[in-house]
Amino acid sequence: MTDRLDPAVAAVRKAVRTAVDASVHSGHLAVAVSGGADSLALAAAARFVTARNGIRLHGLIVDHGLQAESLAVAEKTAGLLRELGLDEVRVLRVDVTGKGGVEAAARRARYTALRDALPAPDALVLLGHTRDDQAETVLLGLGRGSGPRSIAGMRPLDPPWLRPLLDLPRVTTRAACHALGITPWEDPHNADPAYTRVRLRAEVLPLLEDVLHGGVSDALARTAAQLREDTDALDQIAENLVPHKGNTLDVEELAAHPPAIRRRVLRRWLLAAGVPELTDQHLRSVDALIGEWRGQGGVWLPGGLVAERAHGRLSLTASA
Ligand SMILES: Nc1ncnc2c1ncn2[C@@H]1O[C@H](COP(=O)(O)OP(=O)(O)OP(=O)(O)O)[C@@H](O)[C@H]1O
Repeated sequence: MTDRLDPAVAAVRKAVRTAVDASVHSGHLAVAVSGGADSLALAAAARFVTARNGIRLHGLIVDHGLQAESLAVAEKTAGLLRELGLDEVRVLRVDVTGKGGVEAAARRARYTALRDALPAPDALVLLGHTRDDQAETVLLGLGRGSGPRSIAGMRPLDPPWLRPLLDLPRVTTRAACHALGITPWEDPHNADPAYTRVRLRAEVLPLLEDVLHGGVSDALARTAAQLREDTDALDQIAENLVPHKGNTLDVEELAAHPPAIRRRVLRRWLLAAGVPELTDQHLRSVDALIGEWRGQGGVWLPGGLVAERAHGRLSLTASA
């Protein structure tokens, strides 16, 4: 493997080194590897960086068991990681069950398995999301009318997750693998037009690039970063207004804030009280107790709680 002068390898290493230097304070680091180009380039760069500062690098591969060849892909990927010299490599077998589509269930199972496999309580897990993934997430969110939380995209650091490649395009990880002599696995899903994301990638983004004369992924990633700054600021303001757990809310005080703040306060208040799976509809109904008050009754919430307004205060009680 001759990689010293390759610019793609250098770019991936630089991104990983910057992220590791800024955020890794543990002697252990994990890297989640699907076998695709992004996470293999990430793992190779992480090995290079951690070898220099004595951090133990753990490779984690999730086998969702959804395709006949999934175990073989996982074992082959494990072999590649061992060749790269990772300190420990584990294949995590998960059962994909539960609500929603298979994709969503697989994602839930994957993140749970990765969290459970953390090599130390303060260890982080590197993920190989690139700038293109970020751009696709933002564009999908815009097209679906999602809220700012979705359009703000993925965070570079969201413990235990660390995403060093969010500023790099996918072509760089492919080029890095090529330069290192690593053959990535091509997920057949990535070519299946039945998936919205695949069509967005293959049809929509190239057209947008053409119409806008390039730079679209970079621009969408910038939009996400700006929105993150704004939403973080609003979140911080709301955070300071949330009463301690179990306390009621003063309606007049809340009504003085714009909806963007008010709903954030309500969301935090309800989540802290243990309301599971809070939907936007629930939040709007509780908010209506403030903004559209006409003496309506309580709002029934998941988890057996009811939000009620009485004597100028909002309270939560267990439903009978
Ligand atoms: N089977 C897997 N085993 C281990 N890590 C994985 C696996 N699949 C994905 N990952 C990690 O997640 C990163 C993103 O992968 P991918 O883009 O396929 O995820 P996704 O399906 O878009 O879901 P999400 O964006 O929510 O992670 C990969 O670069 C890799 O780090």
